[in-house]
Amino acid sequence: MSVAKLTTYNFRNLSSVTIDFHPKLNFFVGDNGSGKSSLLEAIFFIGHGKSFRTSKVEHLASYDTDNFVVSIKDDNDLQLGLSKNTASGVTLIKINGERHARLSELAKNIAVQIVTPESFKLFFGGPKERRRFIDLGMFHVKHDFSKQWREFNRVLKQRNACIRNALDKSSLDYWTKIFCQLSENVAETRSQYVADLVTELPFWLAILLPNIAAKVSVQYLQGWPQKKNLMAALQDSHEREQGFGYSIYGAHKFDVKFLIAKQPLESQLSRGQQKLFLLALTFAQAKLIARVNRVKPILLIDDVGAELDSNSRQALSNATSKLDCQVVITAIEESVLQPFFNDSQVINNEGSEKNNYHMFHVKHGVILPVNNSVMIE
Ligand SMILES: Nc1ncnc2c1ncn2[C@@H]1O[C@H](COP(=O)(O)OP(=O)(O)OP(=O)(O)O)[C@@H](O)[C@H]1O
Repeated sequence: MSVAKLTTYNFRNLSSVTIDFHPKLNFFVGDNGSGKSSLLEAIFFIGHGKSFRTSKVEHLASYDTDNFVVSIKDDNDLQLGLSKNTASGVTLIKINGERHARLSELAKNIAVQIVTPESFKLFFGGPKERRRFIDLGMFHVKHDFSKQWREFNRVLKQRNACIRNALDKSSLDYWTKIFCQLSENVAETRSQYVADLVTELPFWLAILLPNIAAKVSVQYLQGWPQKKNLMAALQDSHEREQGFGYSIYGAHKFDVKFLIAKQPLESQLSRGQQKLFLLALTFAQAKLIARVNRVKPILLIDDVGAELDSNSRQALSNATSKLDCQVVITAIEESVLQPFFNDSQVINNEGSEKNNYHMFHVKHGVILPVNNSVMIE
């Protein structure tokens, strides 16, 4: 799918807008504080039911309002809508006008990925960001994963309650046995997914970071000592677990390490290179999602000019043209988009050049199309 129209109402500083999207490339240009990230946040919100900037959903409603709406229509006229009343806490999820109870129903129809200037956290932050990144792909690529993961988390909670409440040994043994089995299943599915990602990655690194592509390696850490059986690891750490009050090993503790010449990536690459690496990783994931999923991913890139020089932006434009998905890019300065403009000129039937993208200016929350090919209602 690709977004054909996006409508927002009372969302952050955005005036109530309906925007017509290009199926491939869309650019939003505006000054600091104009509303570019808010627009990406609205698209992200439909795909994930949450923001990429705040865990407090009430922050998304425009000041002095307590109800906001985001809806999109895709290229097949499928309508996805999400509204939130922050006063009552009620969330309404609608697909083609019909109410649904689960956000995951929306996510089955749309796969949104985002790269922001803060996405560096993936490399130098704790494992939480990397887990989130990998599990986003897992959800879309391994269709039975959500069920497996829900079941795992249910058992994890039970096991943690046994540890916390120092329940009798037989209860803990019971839950530990199921926990180990589910951990091994989840770890197996994840390791297959990470292996697929690692296979796809070199193609994008060759475009975005050709000088380091050959030096990259990726390590998947399953969530307990690599060479140990989980049951044995848990038995050996029983006292430590009692001290912490939760399961210290298991599939929820997995991590992925990115290495350059066997050293941690964050100690080897500049910030610009880290951004390119992250883009390569995101493109690889988008490719995997597009391959198995009925929905094509939508890729959001916030502040494309940050950290990237003109050669890097040219490389990014090359990579984008090879990716079969919809891309939405924001920039503070129009000039940083030049490589994309150059690469997306097409010759129409009359033999003249035409822009194969849509471009918008964002000013004080108002979004206006730049050329006449885009309509705004
Ligand atoms: N709930 C809200 N209601 C109204 N306005 C808000 C709300 N939350 C944030 N804002 C304002 O919305 C404006 C747009 O913010 P946004 O982060 O989208 O800007 P941006 O164009 O991405 O800027 P930058 O280029 O600096 O990243 C900011 O001025 C911010 O103060």
